[in-house]
Amino acid sequence: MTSTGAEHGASSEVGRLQTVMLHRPGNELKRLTPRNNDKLLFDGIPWVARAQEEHDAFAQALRDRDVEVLYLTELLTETLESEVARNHAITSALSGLHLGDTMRGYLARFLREASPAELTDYLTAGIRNDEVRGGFGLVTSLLDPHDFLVDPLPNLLFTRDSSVWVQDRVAITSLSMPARKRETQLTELIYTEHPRFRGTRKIHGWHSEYVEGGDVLLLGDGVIAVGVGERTTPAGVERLARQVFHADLAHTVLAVPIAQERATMHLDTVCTMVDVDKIVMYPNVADSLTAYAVTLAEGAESDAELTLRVADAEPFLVAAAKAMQIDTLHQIDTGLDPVTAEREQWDDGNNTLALAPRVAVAYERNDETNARLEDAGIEVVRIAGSELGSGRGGPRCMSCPVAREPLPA
Ligand SMILES: NC(=O)NCCC[C@H](N)C(=O)O
Repeated sequence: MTSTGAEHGASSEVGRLQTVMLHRPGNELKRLTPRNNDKLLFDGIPWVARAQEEHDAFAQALRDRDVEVLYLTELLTETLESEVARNHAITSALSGLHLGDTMRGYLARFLREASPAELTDYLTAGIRNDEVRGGFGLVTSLLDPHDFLVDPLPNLLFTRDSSVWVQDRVAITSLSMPARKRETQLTELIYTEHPRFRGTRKIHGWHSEYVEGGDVLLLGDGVIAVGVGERTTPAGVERLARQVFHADLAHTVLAVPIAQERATMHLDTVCTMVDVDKIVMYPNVADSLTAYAVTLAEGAESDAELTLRVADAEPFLVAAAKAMQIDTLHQIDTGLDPVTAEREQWDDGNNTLALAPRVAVAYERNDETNARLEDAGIEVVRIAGSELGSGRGGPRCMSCPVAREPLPA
């Protein structure tokens, strides 16, 4: 089942969703405790069985709409059948650890003996000191039995952030928070070594300046908005712009400053596209959101040598409509009072996943936002998210579109 990757890709946020990559919550969530949840970027301790039920219902809602659901861990286990991929995965997982030679040597052997499925579990749920038998040395003795030797990755749930398809290429992102950095070792491995994706051309990379997928919105063919705030840096958006221009994947990148706060960690926490010319937006930022349009002034042999043109900041909706060459990008005004708006934004009311133009998945709990979306003619596919939401991410955050139908020209 080797492919060139040509059947994968996305050029908008709203073209009919054909294939999506999700991560069903697993053992990595069982690692969260009140002592580590802040560092691991969760706001609470989820009830894992219920989170799995909620996630299964989310996946089923997508399948009911003919969306092919791929699971990250299944892809990873299939990838790890290959000796090359296994060696690569083990080397990269161990390279960032400061555990000394005795423990590193022991862990290398321990991981090499694991089956592909076990290795997937170790790489995603992590390994605690008391879970390894052997390797007894100074490090084993002095670390707390419950310390992690390999950290768990509970935020794998948010597959949106660790890779983004732009046309027929996949951008391996560069995650800024220490708790998430290792995620892109796994997505890079899948897109490089899994037979389904072999041959897919890549851009960006985990070694590049910080760009997180939740900040990247494909507003329309050739127009990409990128939030710049707590996660994606100004240098990150510049690097991505250079790469998409060099590869001819876009003509305009809109750099959109957002507040550097947890509540607005990514652009998709304040706005998401629900139709070709409609965006749902957190009302408390709607009037102040701006964008700097970045275009190509002059080409060059390498992306680093391109000359970029940066326009003055304009209101986001104005800059977006200009770049998209439409009269108006309509903001769906949820019309909520600031307190209700703030509550529903926190619970990812604006973080919708479009399945097609005017059809979007949203958390059921955000009654008011969902009612306003329906008033605006959007079909809302409601899902439960009481447990899933404890990681502060909604349906868009929990999904990486791998293939969307192009929109009619
Ligand atoms: N695109 C998104 O907004 N993703 C949500 C990521 C939540 C995760 N707990 C994080 O803090 O990175």
